[in-house]
Amino acid sequence: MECMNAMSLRASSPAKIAAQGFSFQQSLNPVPPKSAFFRLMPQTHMLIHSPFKQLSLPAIKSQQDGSATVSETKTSEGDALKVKEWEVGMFQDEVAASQGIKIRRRPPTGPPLHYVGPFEFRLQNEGNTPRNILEEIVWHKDVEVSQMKEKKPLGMLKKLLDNAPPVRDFIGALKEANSRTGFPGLIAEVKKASPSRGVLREDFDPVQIAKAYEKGGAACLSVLTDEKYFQGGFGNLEAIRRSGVKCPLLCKEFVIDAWQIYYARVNGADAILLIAAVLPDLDIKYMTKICKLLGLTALVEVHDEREMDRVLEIDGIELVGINNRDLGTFKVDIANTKKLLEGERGERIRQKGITVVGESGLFTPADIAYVQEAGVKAVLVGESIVKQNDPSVGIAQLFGKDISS
Ligand SMILES: O=C(O)c1ccccc1NCC(=O)[C@H](O)[C@H](O)COP(=O)(O)O
Repeated sequence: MECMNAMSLRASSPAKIAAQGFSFQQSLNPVPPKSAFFRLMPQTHMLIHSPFKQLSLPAIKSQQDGSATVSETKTSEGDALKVKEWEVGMFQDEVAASQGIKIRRRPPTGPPLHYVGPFEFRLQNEGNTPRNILEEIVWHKDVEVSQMKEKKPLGMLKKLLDNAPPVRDFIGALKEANSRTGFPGLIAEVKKASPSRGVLREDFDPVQIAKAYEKGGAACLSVLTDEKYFQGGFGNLEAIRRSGVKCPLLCKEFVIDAWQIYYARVNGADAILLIAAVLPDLDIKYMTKICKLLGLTALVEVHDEREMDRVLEIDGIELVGINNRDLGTFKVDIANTKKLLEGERGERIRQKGITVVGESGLFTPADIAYVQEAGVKAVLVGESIVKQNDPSVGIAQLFGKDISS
């Protein structure tokens, strides 16, 4: 059964984007131009005026007799800019922390030096040690994306947009499947491995798995593109897209920079994941706008009430994923979906017309029925079907019946 309705194309042509009230040129340049004195901090999207000015930094010198003296020294302009960037980095972390985001976007500037008389020591487990896997992934992503941007600057990606395949309607495919089968639309995940479960499938052919998912009735696919922690890759996304699979594709990536959205689009994605545990509100707002301009669907993922409440305050969000897996501790509890859809919160979600996806830890028809009863219209499933010899059979087992027709 082909993924139906995926062929209703979303705006990706200039004319259609113009109809949404944006100029196509604007869509390619949603960010202010960079200049020597301005830095656009991708994470905060605030223009940081970094005037070059002399900054005096205290220098601590330990003396022979063990005492320490502080002397004022003049710093170079470069150092002044580094200090300013460091301060901005602090600002980013403060903004994130004020929104309940626990992870830090990049390692602090090294473990603090501690002077005690003539001795100097570094506190263990401070500074540059990630506190959980999500923080480790994001720190790694920060370096990885910087290197990728060097190789393929944004200007180059924008030129490639014209040759990108047309975008397909991700939410439309989920809704069509839901009304056709009476079950939540399935986002089937092409995932070889994960930090919590290790290697899930040794004989991993992403195109074969994608085709089996489509045959089994998946409405959309989620394709892991992170290499280091999930053994995925953008080559998988591109190969699945080129293989003729019709299901709309979610680029399952840890997005920390708007550049990644363009890169996902150029590689054939129809949707992109934005994680509230990683991105402050302003980032989510800005990146959701970029998705709209590129015709992509943004799947905004939450794990707890605070993240859900933050996302409900952001206009323009149409698709929210509730992850039953705590990405910090790996604990999985499908009751999390029910908890976040109850009471006023659930009512508000319905009033806003948001489509909800239940994610992680779904293995049986009872699990599907449970989250469906809680109010989801779609589910995102990886482990329980990717491990099956024939993933299309795995889908029928998961739903308790053949959902492919
Ligand atoms: O799965 C992990 O170990 C993991 C660790 C850190 C960040 C994300 C992680 N998983 C991504 C997902 O949320 C799952 O791949 C997806 O929801 C499917 O879950 P499942 O059906 O339980 O494989």
